[in-house]
Amino acid sequence: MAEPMILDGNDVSKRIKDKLALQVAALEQKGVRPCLATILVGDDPASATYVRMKGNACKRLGIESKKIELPKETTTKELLAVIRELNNDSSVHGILLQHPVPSQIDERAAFDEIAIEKDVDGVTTLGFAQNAFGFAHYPSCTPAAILAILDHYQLPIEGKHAVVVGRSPILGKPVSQMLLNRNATVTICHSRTENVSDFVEKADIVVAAVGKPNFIQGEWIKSGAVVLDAGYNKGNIGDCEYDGCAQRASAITPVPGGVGPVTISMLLKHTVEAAERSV
Ligand SMILES: NC(=O)C1=CN([C@@H]2O[C@H](COP(=O)(O)OP(=O)(O)OC[C@H]3O[C@@H](n4cnc5c(N)ncnc54)[C@H](OP(=O)(O)O)[C@@H]3O)[C@@H](O)[C@H]2O)C=CC1
Ligand SMILES: Nc1nc(=O)c2c([nH]1)NC[C@@H]1CN(c3ccc(C(=O)N[C@@H](CCC(=O)O)C(=O)O)cc3)C=[N+]21
Repeated sequence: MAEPMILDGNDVSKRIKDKLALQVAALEQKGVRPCLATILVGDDPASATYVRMKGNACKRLGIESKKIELPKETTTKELLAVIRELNNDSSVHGILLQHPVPSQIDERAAFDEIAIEKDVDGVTTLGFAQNAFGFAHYPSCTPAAILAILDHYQLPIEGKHAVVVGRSPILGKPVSQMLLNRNATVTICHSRTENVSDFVEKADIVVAAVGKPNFIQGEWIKSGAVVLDAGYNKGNIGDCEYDGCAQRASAITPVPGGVGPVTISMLLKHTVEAAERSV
Protein backbone atom coordinates (compact mmCIF):
# COMPACT_ATOMS: atom_id res chain seq x y z
CA MET A 1 0.00 0.00 0.00
CA ALA A 2 1.24 3.48 -0.82
CA GLU A 3 1.74 5.97 1.99
CA PRO A 4 -1.64 7.11 3.36
CA MET A 5 -2.80 10.70 3.21
CA ILE A 6 -2.24 12.24 6.63
CA LEU A 7 -5.36 14.15 7.65
CA ASP A 8 -3.84 17.26 9.20
CA GLY A 9 -6.08 18.44 12.03
CA ASN A 10 -3.85 21.40 12.83
CA ASP A 11 -4.31 22.70 9.28
CA VAL A 12 -8.11 22.18 9.28
CA SER A 13 -8.26 23.85 12.68
CA LYS A 14 -6.25 26.85 11.51
CA ARG A 15 -8.55 27.42 8.51
CA ILE A 16 -11.61 27.37 10.77
CA LYS A 17 -10.00 29.82 13.20
CA ASP A 18 -8.94 32.20 10.41
CA LYS A 19 -12.60 32.52 9.37
CA LEU A 20 -13.68 32.93 12.97
CA ALA A 21 -11.27 35.82 13.50
CA LEU A 22 -13.26 37.82 10.91
CA GLN A 23 -16.55 36.97 12.60
CA VAL A 24 -15.15 37.97 16.00
CA ALA A 25 -14.01 41.31 14.53
CA ALA A 26 -17.48 41.93 13.04
CA LEU A 27 -19.10 41.20 16.42
CA GLU A 28 -16.71 43.59 18.10
CA GLN A 29 -18.05 46.35 15.81
CA LYS A 30 -21.44 45.63 17.31
CA GLY A 31 -20.03 45.78 20.84
CA VAL A 32 -20.34 42.02 21.41
CA ARG A 33 -17.55 39.84 22.69
CA PRO A 34 -18.24 36.09 22.45
CA CYS A 35 -17.88 34.36 25.82
CA LEU A 36 -17.51 30.66 26.62
CA ALA A 37 -17.99 29.45 30.19
CA THR A 38 -16.17 26.21 31.03
CA ILE A 39 -17.07 24.24 34.13
CA LEU A 40 -14.58 21.81 35.60
CA VAL A 41 -15.67 19.74 38.60
CA GLY A 42 -12.90 18.08 40.60
CA ASP A 43 -9.16 18.06 40.06
CA ASP A 44 -8.49 15.42 37.39
CA PRO A 45 -5.23 16.70 35.84
CA ALA A 46 -6.09 15.60 32.27
CA SER A 47 -9.44 17.40 32.40
CA ALA A 48 -7.74 20.49 33.81
CA THR A 49 -5.36 20.42 30.84
CA TYR A 50 -8.20 20.23 28.27
CA VAL A 51 -10.03 23.09 29.95
CA ARG A 52 -6.83 25.16 29.98
CA MET A 53 -6.28 24.46 26.25
CA LYS A 54 -9.83 25.56 25.51
CA GLY A 55 -9.30 28.77 27.51
CA ASN A 56 -6.04 29.54 25.71
CA ALA A 57 -7.60 28.94 22.30
CA CYS A 58 -10.38 31.40 23.20
CA LYS A 59 -7.92 34.04 24.31
CA ARG A 60 -5.92 33.84 21.06
CA LEU A 61 -9.08 34.58 19.06
CA GLY A 62 -10.41 37.38 21.28
CA ILE A 63 -13.12 35.19 22.76
CA GLU A 64 -13.75 35.70 26.47
CA SER A 65 -13.43 32.58 28.58
CA LYS A 66 -14.95 32.29 31.99
CA LYS A 67 -13.46 29.40 33.92
CA ILE A 68 -15.46 27.89 36.72
CA GLU A 69 -13.72 25.35 38.94
CA LEU A 70 -15.75 23.46 41.50
CA PRO A 71 -14.50 21.10 44.24
CA LYS A 72 -14.76 17.34 43.71
CA GLU A 73 -17.39 17.09 46.49
CA THR A 74 -19.83 19.34 44.56
CA THR A 75 -23.41 18.01 44.64
CA THR A 76 -25.77 17.82 41.68
CA LYS A 77 -27.90 20.55 43.25
CA GLU A 78 -24.92 22.90 43.60
CA LEU A 79 -23.80 22.25 40.03
CA LEU A 80 -27.31 22.87 38.68
CA ALA A 81 -27.38 26.21 40.51
CA VAL A 82 -24.09 27.25 38.87
CA ILE A 83 -25.40 26.28 35.44
CA ARG A 84 -28.64 28.21 36.01
CA GLU A 85 -26.64 31.30 36.91
CA LEU A 86 -24.69 31.01 33.63
CA ASN A 87 -27.95 30.48 31.71
CA ASN A 88 -29.20 33.78 33.14
CA ASP A 89 -25.96 35.68 32.48
CA SER A 90 -26.46 37.46 29.15
CA SER A 91 -22.70 38.02 28.74
CA VAL A 92 -22.19 34.22 28.45
CA HIS A 93 -22.94 32.70 25.03
CA GLY A 94 -21.74 29.11 25.43
CA ILE A 95 -21.45 26.67 28.34
CA LEU A 96 -19.15 23.65 28.34
CA LEU A 97 -19.39 21.18 31.21
CA GLN A 98 -16.28 19.04 31.05
CA HIS A 99 -17.06 15.30 30.96
CA PRO A 100 -16.66 13.17 33.05
CA VAL A 101 -17.91 14.67 36.33
CA PRO A 102 -17.36 12.97 39.72
CA SER A 103 -19.64 9.94 40.27
CA GLN A 104 -21.94 11.50 42.92
CA ILE A 105 -23.17 13.98 40.30
CA ASP A 106 -26.05 13.15 37.94
CA GLU A 107 -24.27 14.10 34.71
CA ARG A 108 -27.42 13.82 32.57
CA ALA A 109 -29.31 16.21 34.87
CA ALA A 110 -26.38 18.64 34.75
CA PHE A 111 -26.09 18.52 30.94
CA ASP A 112 -29.85 19.02 30.63
CA GLU A 113 -29.78 22.13 32.80
CA ILE A 114 -27.76 23.93 30.10
CA ALA A 115 -30.01 26.26 28.08
CA ILE A 116 -30.36 24.98 24.50
CA GLU A 117 -29.15 28.27 22.99
CA LYS A 118 -25.92 27.98 25.04
CA ASP A 119 -25.43 24.24 24.47
CA VAL A 120 -22.38 24.66 22.22
CA ASP A 121 -21.23 21.06 22.83
CA GLY A 122 -24.53 19.39 21.92
CA VAL A 123 -24.83 17.60 25.27
CA THR A 124 -28.45 18.34 26.22
CA THR A 125 -31.17 15.80 25.43
CA LEU A 126 -32.74 18.32 23.07
CA GLY A 127 -29.46 19.19 21.34
CA PHE A 128 -28.67 15.48 20.92
CA ALA A 129 -32.12 14.83 19.45
CA GLN A 130 -31.84 17.80 17.07
CA ASN A 131 -28.50 16.40 15.91
CA ALA A 132 -30.07 12.97 15.38
CA PHE A 133 -32.75 14.59 13.19
CA GLY A 134 -30.03 16.51 11.35
CA PHE A 135 -30.93 20.10 12.21
CA ALA A 136 -28.89 20.90 15.32
CA HIS A 137 -27.24 24.32 15.47
CA TYR A 138 -24.49 22.82 17.62
CA PRO A 139 -23.64 19.14 17.26
CA SER A 140 -21.13 17.76 19.80
CA CYS A 141 -17.72 19.19 19.04
CA THR A 142 -15.71 15.99 18.46
CA PRO A 143 -18.30 14.46 16.10
CA ALA A 144 -18.51 17.80 14.26
CA ALA A 145 -14.70 17.79 14.03
CA ILE A 146 -14.67 14.31 12.48
CA LEU A 147 -17.17 15.37 9.82
CA ALA A 148 -15.26 18.61 9.19
CA ILE A 149 -12.06 16.64 8.53
CA LEU A 150 -13.81 14.26 6.11
CA ASP A 151 -15.36 17.23 4.30
CA HIS A 152 -12.17 19.28 4.19
CA TYR A 153 -10.38 16.43 2.42
CA GLN A 154 -13.48 15.71 0.30
CA LEU A 155 -13.60 12.10 1.43
CA PRO A 156 -16.93 10.62 0.38
CA ILE A 157 -19.38 9.49 3.08
CA GLU A 158 -22.52 8.63 1.11
CA GLY A 159 -22.93 4.93 0.48
CA LYS A 160 -19.82 4.03 2.48
CA HIS A 161 -19.82 1.56 5.33
CA ALA A 162 -18.76 3.43 8.48
CA VAL A 163 -17.89 1.44 11.59
CA VAL A 164 -17.84 3.47 14.81
CA VAL A 165 -16.25 1.84 17.83
CA GLY A 166 -17.77 3.46 20.94
CA ARG A 167 -21.29 4.75 21.72
CA SER A 168 -20.85 7.48 24.33
CA PRO A 169 -23.40 10.32 24.34
CA ILE A 170 -20.84 12.99 23.36
CA LEU A 171 -18.88 11.00 20.79
CA GLY A 172 -19.77 7.54 19.47
CA LYS A 173 -23.55 7.96 19.29
CA PRO A 174 -23.73 11.46 17.83
CA VAL A 175 -20.99 10.80 15.24
CA SER A 176 -22.88 7.66 14.18
CA GLN A 177 -26.04 9.69 13.66
CA MET A 178 -24.19 12.36 11.69
CA LEU A 179 -22.66 9.74 9.38
CA LEU A 180 -26.10 8.15 8.97
CA ASN A 181 -27.58 11.55 8.10
CA ARG A 182 -24.91 11.84 5.42
CA ASN A 183 -26.08 8.51 3.95
CA ALA A 184 -23.36 6.24 5.23
CA THR A 185 -24.32 2.71 6.30
CA VAL A 186 -23.35 2.74 9.96
CA THR A 187 -22.36 -0.06 12.33
CA ILE A 188 -21.81 0.81 15.99
CA CYS A 189 -19.59 -1.41 18.14
CA HIS A 190 -19.34 -1.21 21.95
CA SER A 191 -18.01 -3.12 24.93
CA ARG A 192 -20.55 -5.95 24.52
CA THR A 193 -19.91 -6.42 20.80
CA GLU A 194 -18.59 -9.90 20.05
CA ASN A 195 -15.56 -9.85 17.74
CA VAL A 196 -15.20 -6.12 17.08
CA SER A 197 -12.53 -6.90 14.47
CA ASP A 198 -15.09 -8.72 12.26
CA PHE A 199 -16.91 -5.41 11.81
CA VAL A 200 -13.89 -3.12 11.53
CA GLU A 201 -12.52 -5.37 8.77
CA LYS A 202 -15.50 -4.48 6.58
CA ALA A 203 -15.34 -0.72 7.12
CA ASP A 204 -14.65 1.91 4.46
CA ILE A 205 -14.56 4.51 7.26
CA VAL A 206 -13.40 3.62 10.78
CA VAL A 207 -14.09 5.96 13.71
CA ALA A 208 -12.25 5.00 16.90
CA ALA A 209 -13.94 6.38 20.04
CA VAL A 210 -13.09 3.74 22.62
CA GLY A 211 -10.75 5.37 25.12
CA LYS A 212 -8.29 2.45 25.03
CA PRO A 213 -4.75 3.09 23.76
CA ASN A 214 -3.88 1.30 20.47
CA PHE A 215 -7.13 -0.72 20.63
CA ILE A 216 -7.73 -0.86 16.85
CA GLN A 217 -5.10 -3.10 15.29
CA GLY A 218 -3.51 -2.55 11.89
CA GLU A 219 -4.56 -6.04 10.72
CA TRP A 220 -8.23 -5.10 11.20
CA ILE A 221 -8.09 -2.31 8.66
CA LYS A 222 -9.36 -2.98 5.13
CA SER A 223 -6.92 -1.85 2.48
CA GLY A 224 -7.79 1.74 1.46
CA ALA A 225 -10.05 2.48 4.44
CA VAL A 226 -10.21 5.97 5.99
CA VAL A 227 -9.29 5.96 9.68
CA LEU A 228 -10.36 8.69 12.12
CA ASP A 229 -8.90 8.29 15.57
CA ALA A 230 -10.78 10.35 18.18
CA GLY A 231 -9.02 8.60 21.06
CA TYR A 232 -6.94 10.72 23.34
CA ASN A 233 -5.33 8.61 26.04
CA LYS A 234 -2.60 9.22 28.60
CA GLY A 235 0.68 10.06 26.92
CA ASN A 236 -1.01 11.50 23.78
CA ILE A 237 -1.83 8.02 22.48
CA GLY A 238 -4.80 7.38 20.22
CA ASP A 239 -7.20 4.44 20.09
CA CYS A 240 -5.60 3.13 16.86
CA GLU A 241 -2.28 1.39 16.55
CA TYR A 242 -1.00 4.10 14.22
CA ASP A 243 1.86 2.45 12.31
CA GLY A 244 -0.11 -0.72 11.56
CA CYS A 245 -3.27 1.17 10.56
CA ALA A 246 -1.30 3.64 8.42
CA GLN A 247 0.15 0.75 6.40
CA ARG A 248 -3.30 -0.19 5.12
CA ALA A 249 -5.36 3.00 5.30
CA SER A 250 -5.72 5.41 2.38
CA ALA A 251 -6.08 8.30 4.85
CA ILE A 252 -5.60 8.58 8.61
CA THR A 253 -5.67 11.15 11.41
CA PRO A 254 -2.55 11.24 13.60
CA VAL A 255 -2.67 11.66 17.40
CA PRO A 256 -1.80 14.34 18.35
CA GLY A 257 -2.56 16.70 15.45
CA GLY A 258 -5.75 15.03 14.18
CA VAL A 259 -9.23 15.18 15.67
CA GLY A 260 -8.19 17.01 18.90
CA PRO A 261 -7.32 20.46 17.52
CA VAL A 262 -10.41 20.49 15.25
CA THR A 263 -12.60 19.70 18.28
CA ILE A 264 -11.38 22.87 19.95
CA SER A 265 -12.01 24.93 16.80
CA MET A 266 -15.55 23.56 16.63
CA LEU A 267 -16.15 24.67 20.21
CA LEU A 268 -14.93 28.18 19.34
CA LYS A 269 -17.04 28.19 16.15
CA HIS A 270 -20.18 27.22 18.03
CA THR A 271 -19.50 29.87 20.68
CA VAL A 272 -19.08 32.60 18.05
CA GLU A 273 -22.28 31.45 16.32
CA ALA A 274 -24.14 31.53 19.64
CA ALA A 275 -22.90 35.11 20.14
CA GLU A 276 -24.06 36.04 16.61
CA ARG A 277 -27.51 34.61 17.31
CA SER A 278 -27.72 36.61 20.54
CA VAL A 279 -27.63 39.99 18.75
N1 LIG B 1 -10.24 14.52 20.71
C1 LIG B 1 -11.29 14.90 21.39
O1 LIG B 1 -11.72 16.01 21.24
C2 LIG B 1 -11.98 13.98 22.31
C3 LIG B 1 -11.41 12.79 22.58
N2 LIG B 1 -12.02 11.91 23.40
C4 LIG B 1 -11.36 10.64 23.56
O2 LIG B 1 -12.10 9.62 22.86
C5 LIG B 1 -12.10 8.42 23.59
C6 LIG B 1 -13.51 8.01 23.92
O3 LIG B 1 -14.11 8.99 24.72
P1 LIG B 1 -15.60 8.90 25.28
O4 LIG B 1 -16.51 8.55 24.18
O5 LIG B 1 -15.83 10.13 26.07
O6 LIG B 1 -15.39 7.64 26.26
P2 LIG B 1 -16.40 6.75 27.10
O7 LIG B 1 -15.56 6.02 28.07
O8 LIG B 1 -17.55 7.55 27.54
O9 LIG B 1 -16.94 5.69 25.99
C7 LIG B 1 -16.13 4.66 25.49
C8 LIG B 1 -16.96 3.79 24.57
O10 LIG B 1 -16.11 2.73 24.10
C9 LIG B 1 -16.77 1.49 24.30
N3 LIG B 1 -15.80 0.44 24.63
C10 LIG B 1 -15.07 0.30 25.75
N4 LIG B 1 -14.32 -0.82 25.68
C11 LIG B 1 -14.61 -1.40 24.50
C12 LIG B 1 -14.17 -2.60 23.87
N5 LIG B 1 -13.30 -3.41 24.45
N6 LIG B 1 -14.66 -2.89 22.66
C13 LIG B 1 -15.56 -2.08 22.06
N7 LIG B 1 -16.01 -0.93 22.61
C14 LIG B 1 -15.54 -0.61 23.82
C15 LIG B 1 -17.72 1.70 25.46
O11 LIG B 1 -18.78 0.76 25.36
P3 LIG B 1 -20.03 0.70 26.41
O12 LIG B 1 -20.96 1.79 25.96
O13 LIG B 1 -20.58 -0.66 26.19
O14 LIG B 1 -19.44 0.92 27.76
C16 LIG B 1 -18.17 3.14 25.25
O15 LIG B 1 -19.29 3.22 24.41
C17 LIG B 1 -11.18 8.71 24.79
O16 LIG B 1 -9.86 8.35 24.43
C18 LIG B 1 -11.28 10.19 24.98
O17 LIG B 1 -10.15 10.76 25.61
C19 LIG B 1 -13.26 12.18 23.94
C20 LIG B 1 -13.89 13.36 23.70
C21 LIG B 1 -13.27 14.36 22.90
N1 LIG C 1 -18.07 18.06 27.38
C1 LIG C 1 -16.90 17.67 26.88
N2 LIG C 1 -16.61 17.96 25.59
C2 LIG C 1 -15.40 17.59 25.04
O1 LIG C 1 -15.15 17.86 23.85
C3 LIG C 1 -14.45 16.91 25.86
C4 LIG C 1 -14.83 16.63 27.19
N3 LIG C 1 -16.04 17.02 27.67
N4 LIG C 1 -13.98 15.96 28.00
C5 LIG C 1 -12.65 15.59 27.57
C6 LIG C 1 -12.53 15.39 26.09
C7 LIG C 1 -11.13 15.45 25.53
N5 LIG C 1 -11.12 16.51 24.57
C8 LIG C 1 -10.00 16.93 23.83
C9 LIG C 1 -9.99 18.11 23.12
C10 LIG C 1 -8.87 18.53 22.43
C11 LIG C 1 -7.72 17.78 22.42
C12 LIG C 1 -6.53 18.30 21.68
O2 LIG C 1 -6.51 19.42 21.18
N6 LIG C 1 -5.42 17.56 21.56
C13 LIG C 1 -4.25 17.95 20.84
C14 LIG C 1 -2.98 17.84 21.68
C15 LIG C 1 -2.87 18.87 22.72
C16 LIG C 1 -1.69 18.58 23.65
O3 LIG C 1 -1.79 17.64 24.46
O4 LIG C 1 -0.68 19.27 23.50
C17 LIG C 1 -4.03 17.04 19.64
O5 LIG C 1 -4.65 15.96 19.60
O6 LIG C 1 -3.23 17.40 18.78
C18 LIG C 1 -7.71 16.58 23.11
C19 LIG C 1 -8.85 16.15 23.79
C20 LIG C 1 -12.35 17.10 24.55
N7 LIG C 1 -13.20 16.51 25.40
